[in-house]
Amino acid sequence: MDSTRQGSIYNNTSDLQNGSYDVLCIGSGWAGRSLAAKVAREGLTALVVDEDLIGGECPFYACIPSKALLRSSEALDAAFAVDGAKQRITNPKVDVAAVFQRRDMLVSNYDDNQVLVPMVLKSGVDLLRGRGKLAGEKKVEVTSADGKSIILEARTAVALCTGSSPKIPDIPGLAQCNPWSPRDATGAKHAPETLLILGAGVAGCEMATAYTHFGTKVILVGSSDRILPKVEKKAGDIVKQALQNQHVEVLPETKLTNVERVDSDTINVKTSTGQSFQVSQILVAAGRHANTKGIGLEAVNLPGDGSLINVDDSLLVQGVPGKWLYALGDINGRAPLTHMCKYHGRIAASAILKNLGKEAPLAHSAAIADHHATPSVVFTWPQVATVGLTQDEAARKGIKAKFIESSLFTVGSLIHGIPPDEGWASWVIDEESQRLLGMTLVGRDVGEIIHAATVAIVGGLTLQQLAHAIPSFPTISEVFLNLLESAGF
Ligand SMILES: Cc1cc2nc3c(=O)[nH]c(=O)nc-3n(C[C@H](O)[C@H](O)[C@H](O)COP(=O)(O)OP(=O)(O)OC[C@H]3O[C@@H](n4cnc5c(N)ncnc54)[C@H](O)[C@@H]3O)c2cc1C
Ligand SMILES: NC(=O)c1ccc[n+]([C@@H]2O[C@H](COP(=O)([O-])OP(=O)(O)OC[C@H]3O[C@@H](n4cnc5c(N)ncnc54)[C@H](O)[C@@H]3O)[C@@H](O)[C@H]2O)c1
Repeated sequence: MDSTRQGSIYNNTSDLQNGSYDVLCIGSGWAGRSLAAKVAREGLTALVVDEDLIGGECPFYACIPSKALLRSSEALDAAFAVDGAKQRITNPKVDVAAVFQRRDMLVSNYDDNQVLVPMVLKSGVDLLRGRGKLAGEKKVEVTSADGKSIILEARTAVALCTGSSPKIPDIPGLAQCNPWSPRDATGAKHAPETLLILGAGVAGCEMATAYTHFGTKVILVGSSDRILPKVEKKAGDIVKQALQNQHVEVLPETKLTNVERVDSDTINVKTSTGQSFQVSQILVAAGRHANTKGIGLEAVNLPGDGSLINVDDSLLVQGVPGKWLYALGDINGRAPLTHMCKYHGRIAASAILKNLGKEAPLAHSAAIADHHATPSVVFTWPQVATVGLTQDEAARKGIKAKFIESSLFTVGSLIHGIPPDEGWASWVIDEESQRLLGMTLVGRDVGEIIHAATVAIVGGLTLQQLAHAIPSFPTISEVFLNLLESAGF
């Protein structure tokens, strides 16, 4: 196959002309379609199967709409922070209807034919709409909307890329009250009067930020003693205070004990701390389980019970002989983030090509970054940008590490309109080797500068080497100098 080939889309299994491909992917999220595009570029044939919109969660239901809901208030706030711009703002509140309209535009009005399908076809990959499941070694059964099924054969590999779904905690009355999932929150047509968010992790904190700026009264309930429990404690504390300043009621160490829908706009809620609330809607953002049910895992003697699929560093499914079954993206739980799904696509493509004795574009066909260099940005106000290990994670790995902190304040941050006392930065440094192991940044727009630390960690840079990596003046990146100074350089 030549790499400029245009793919074809089949809406039903009976339209398919060829039942045999080099690589078959179940799921068209970033994991599935990046793997398929990479192998197609190297001359293999690839088919991606999806039962929902082509593109998966990120472009329609997760990253893109959630960031769209956050951006307008953030832009307004940034202008509000700078005199000269501030005086021109006649209304400090966003136009919520216009925010939803912009969201609809950014998700192509939930029509995958506008951007996603053409993008995949352009990469030389074929698409089939339908539900896929494993049907034995290198076999995938697909059932399309017309009810007809077909068994497809993979000559080389099958990739399970079916993503994840929200967990609904077992709380009396919760499931019956028809709560919002993150999809409902990112796709809403209007802002509810009161929104109780269950789960103070990434999705919960981001949606709390978005909706409080739409004028919704938000109550954020988290079971752990801190919000954003996976980031450095201080970063979570700063975001908690910021959310409270933005009128969000934050309830850590709290669980819901009873939920009861009264009518279409009223839900009564009781908490483990004895509080009662009457809210218009509940959003459940309490983590996710892997989409492993009903995808035929029994055919390869694996449980299809919602647990994560165990893979090795080349993303080969463990316990299945023959090096043909891969699992990429959220389904393996290694780093459930869009950029890491894209990375998994590149890694698995390299592993597949290497197994075929072909030259692979990547030097490594092992997802080593999953273990020590995963970046992540929480798009709250302020943002929390992280990469690598936190101090707790370093300790759990038995690494003797030193923790260095500084303020975010630089001339660049001042010019940006960030108050001098806002923001924070930290490094985790390996005491022995002096290498950078982790970085956390808290502040406006810091998501744009964390990549410098990712490069430093992947490159194995030491403090001594970082001292020669000079950030430009006057930029927020000069926070790297603050940290160097705190480290004694
Ligand atoms: C609210 C929210 C916001 C987020 N924001 C960010 C962000 O800002 N940045 C970031 O990096 N990450 C973000 N994430 C995480 C990110 O969305 C996921 O990590 C990513 O989308 C997972 O991609 P995937 O390819 O593994 O699966 P998915 O994108 O979930 O794709 C799986 C696909 O498989 C299909 N499928 C499932 N079963 C079958 C079957 N049997 N047959 C056929 N098709 C099937 C589904 O229809 C779906 O299209 C966010 C998540 C949420 C919930
Ligand atoms: N900006 C981003 O990159 C971004 C944004 C949103 C989501 N995501 C990804 O999507 C995935 C899902 O996000 P999430 O926020 O749902 O998961 P999460 O694991 O980040 O947070 C879930 C939170 O819910 C809490 N929780 C669980 N059960 C609870 C209960 N019964 N009562 C109260 N609290 C409870 C947990 O303690 C945890 O803090 C994550 O992998 C996340 O990385 C990423």
